[in-house]
Amino acid sequence: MFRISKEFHFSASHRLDHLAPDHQCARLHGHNYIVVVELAAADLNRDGFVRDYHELAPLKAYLDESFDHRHLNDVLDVPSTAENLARHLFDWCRARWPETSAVKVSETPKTWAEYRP
Ligand SMILES: Nc1nc2c(c(=O)[nH]1)N=C([C@H](O)[C@H](O)COP(=O)(O)OP(=O)(O)OP(=O)(O)O)CN2
Ligand SMILES: [Zn+2]
Repeated sequence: MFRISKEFHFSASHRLDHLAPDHQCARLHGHNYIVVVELAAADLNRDGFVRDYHELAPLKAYLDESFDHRHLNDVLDVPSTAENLARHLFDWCRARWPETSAVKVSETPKTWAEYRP
C-alpha cells in the first residue's frame, strides 16, 4: 500500500460551549490549526502517483474560504472539537478523492486528533 499526505494550515477562533463553564475551552480562544490529509492506494497511476499533490489544491481553497480567520462555531453544526473537524474534513475530502484514508487535525503543538474509518 502506498500512502501520501499533505499538510494545510488555517487560524480560527472557537468556543467549546457544550463544556462546563469553568472549562478553559468553553471560553473564546483561537488556534493555529494544522490539517493533514492522507491518501492511500495499492497501485500507482501512470504518473507514479497515488494522486498528484497539486490536485489537493481545492482543500486549501476550502480551508481558506470557509475556515481561515473565522469562528468555527459559525462554520460547523457540531461542536468544534478537533475530532469533529477531522471527521468533517475527512468526509469533504473522501467525496472528492476516494483514496482519502485519514485526516488529522492539530490545535496546539502537543495535540492531534485523527479520523480514520
Ligand atoms: N479530545 C479533545 N480534547 C480537547 C479538545 C479537542 O478538540 N479534543 N480541545 C480542547 C481545546 O479546544 C484546546 O485545544 C485546548 O487543548 P489543551 O491541550 O487542553 O490546551 P493547552 O495548550 O492549554 O494544554 P496544556 O496541557 O495546559 O499545555 C481541549 N480538549
Ligand atoms: Zn480550542
